[in-house]
Amino acid sequence: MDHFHYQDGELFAEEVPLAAIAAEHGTPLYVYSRATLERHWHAFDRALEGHPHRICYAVKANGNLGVLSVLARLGSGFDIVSVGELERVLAAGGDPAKVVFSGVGKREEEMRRALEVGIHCFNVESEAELERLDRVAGEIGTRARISLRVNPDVDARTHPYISTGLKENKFGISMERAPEAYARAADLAHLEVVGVDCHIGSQLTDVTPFVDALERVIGLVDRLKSDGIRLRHLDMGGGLGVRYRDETPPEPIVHAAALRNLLEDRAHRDLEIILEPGRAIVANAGVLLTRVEYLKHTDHKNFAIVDAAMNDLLRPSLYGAWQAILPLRPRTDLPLTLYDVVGPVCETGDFLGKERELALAEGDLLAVRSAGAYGFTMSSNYNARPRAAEVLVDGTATHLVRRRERVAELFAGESLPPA
Ligand SMILES: Cc1ncc(COP(=O)(O)O)c(C=O)c1O
Ligand SMILES: N[C@@H](CCCC[NH3+])C(=O)O
Repeated sequence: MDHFHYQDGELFAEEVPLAAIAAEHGTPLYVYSRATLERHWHAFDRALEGHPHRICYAVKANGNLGVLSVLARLGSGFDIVSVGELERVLAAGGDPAKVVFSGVGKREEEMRRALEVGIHCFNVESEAELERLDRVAGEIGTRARISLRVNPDVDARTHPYISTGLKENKFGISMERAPEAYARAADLAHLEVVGVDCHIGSQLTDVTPFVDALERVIGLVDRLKSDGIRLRHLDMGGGLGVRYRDETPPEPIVHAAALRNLLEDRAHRDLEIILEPGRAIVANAGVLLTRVEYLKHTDHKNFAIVDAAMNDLLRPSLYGAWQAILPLRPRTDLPLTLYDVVGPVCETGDFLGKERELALAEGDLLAVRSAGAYGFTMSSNYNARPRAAEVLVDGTATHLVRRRERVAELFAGESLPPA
């Protein structure tokens, strides 16, 4: 069941008409469905039932405290890439013992905080990071659990900006250097080697690259075992794609089955599987609501100028991403017309969708679908635009989980230089 659906000529989120939410909270506005979030999280958890596993939701996809708290209450773990994300997880009631810390550029103070709260594991991305983490852990008299992020050099066949598992990408340690890096890690007094990690890219619509990567990672696990280094977990990262338009990504159950298939022999069945899904949990659990400010007809084009822009939702501008744009109340009194749906930002690249067939009048409300992932988290204050509010729908209830930013907050930390 899709929790965003039309009923009596209106688009609903669960049991609430989206137009009512827009009327109460204004636009642009992000709206999330709790039921969808929970369904998607359970789909991953159930897909790995019977094999030791942990779902560590990737906070970067959507770090709203309301969203994180829904997942924390399900018992989710979290994949973070900064101390800011760690503080969000803690503020939302997440368990630090279920946190994994990824990212190529961890600062010392970020390591320190993560060690203090006792995170589960650092996904270390370079030899230099190993040395630094060992030193920082030593300074505070503890040991850091680590896995090495390896770069299996497989083509994820996704947008080049979000492909991470190729030799030329900045992520991870090459397969060739990994055994040596593990040997070094095992020698360092303040590190405890517990796993291996790999994340090959995002919005993957086929299981083959995951399987290719896992085969290589298992080869490494076996090699390390013969070197006397036994791993407890294998983290395959995130990356499972979603349907934005006509993609047919595998369901979590199919993705998990392909991975389990390679891990259910005697040598590997005790190896805990960690997954770090972001997009597949939140993308289709959210929409961005926007209002039509003006309709502008030129000799070449029709523009629907709306109150959301690239600063609110960057994906169309940055990746040329296509996301569905739906009217909250489809009209039959006006002809369908091809519109470029654009925002007020002063950039030609500021669009939410191009050549969309819509019947529109000024003041109409639209929903950009699949906006729950990499929507708000990639938003900015460009053009001094305050960030949108966020609402979580739960059945018939709506909760404002972040109020709209106030204009004065945009320059609150600034000061005038002396005359
Ligand atoms: C290390 C890591 N884990 C997890 C994710 C989440 O990816 P996705 O949202 O595609 O599931 C990402 C982003 O691609 C990532 O870089
Ligand atoms: N920001 C990207 C995904 C990046 C994945 C981060 N590792 C998107 O919107 O599709």
